[in-house]
Amino acid sequence: MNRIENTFSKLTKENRKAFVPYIMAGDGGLECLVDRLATLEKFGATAIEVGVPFSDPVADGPTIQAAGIRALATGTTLRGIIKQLAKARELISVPIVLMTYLNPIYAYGIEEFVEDIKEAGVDGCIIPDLPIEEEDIIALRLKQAEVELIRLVTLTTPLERIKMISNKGKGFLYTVTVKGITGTRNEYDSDLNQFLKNVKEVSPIPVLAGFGISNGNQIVELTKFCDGVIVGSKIVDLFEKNNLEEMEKLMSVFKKESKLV
Ligand SMILES: O=P(O)(O)OC[C@@H](O)[C@@H](O)c1c[nH]c2ccccc12
Repeated sequence: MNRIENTFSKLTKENRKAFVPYIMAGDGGLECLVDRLATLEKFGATAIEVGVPFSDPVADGPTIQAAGIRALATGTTLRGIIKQLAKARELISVPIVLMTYLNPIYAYGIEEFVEDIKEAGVDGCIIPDLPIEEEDIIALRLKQAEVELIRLVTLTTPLERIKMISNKGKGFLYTVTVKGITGTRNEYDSDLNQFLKNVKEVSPIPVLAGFGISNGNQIVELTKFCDGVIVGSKIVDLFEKNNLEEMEKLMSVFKKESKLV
């Protein structure tokens, strides 16, 4: 069983929700990646999404774009990231999900990429610009390597298609909660809760909500209708400000003694 499947089946049994932080690899210099991953594990991350900086990040808002530019400016490469992840794997046990656009994988070589991330102990991969209809170019290889392809659905994906997509994988389903790009926001579509409920009904795998989530109240509200959250821009911002105290508080949202932030 893959580490992601394992982690989520345990979570479901214990009736707990997932908190998956996103981090931009190479922001602050690639040498601090291992340390930051260890911090996120210590703060209770269920799994960690590690972003690969890319020059044309079509799904990203200003915070993550800026983090990507900073990371590229320090000379971060996909090869360098994978080396650091191999080091991290010796220290941390939470699942690692690599998030990259397709282009850097192409440039690396698909076969070699899958081999190397497997070897480094990466457990899953998110490729946001890879549509299901095209996924065969990499999906089978990932499957053979037991690296889960984490697929995305959005508010505009028809339910039939969500059913089909969620039946393909064994990891979790990434449900995009906005019609737009990454970045914190204060309000959601009024039909979001119902949408999450519908997705939960058809999906055989855990349903995680991501995009625009930045505070405890939002997280408590949303997880009434799904199995957990993914928080990107807010975590990136708190690392940049080196505000680990607030990060720890935010990530304690599911602990009984937590005070919402
Ligand atoms: O930053 P936000 O709004 O909290 O959204 C999560 C997100 O950052 C992370 O999952 C992510 C970053 N870049 C992406 C591109 C596509 C899909 C997902 C992502």
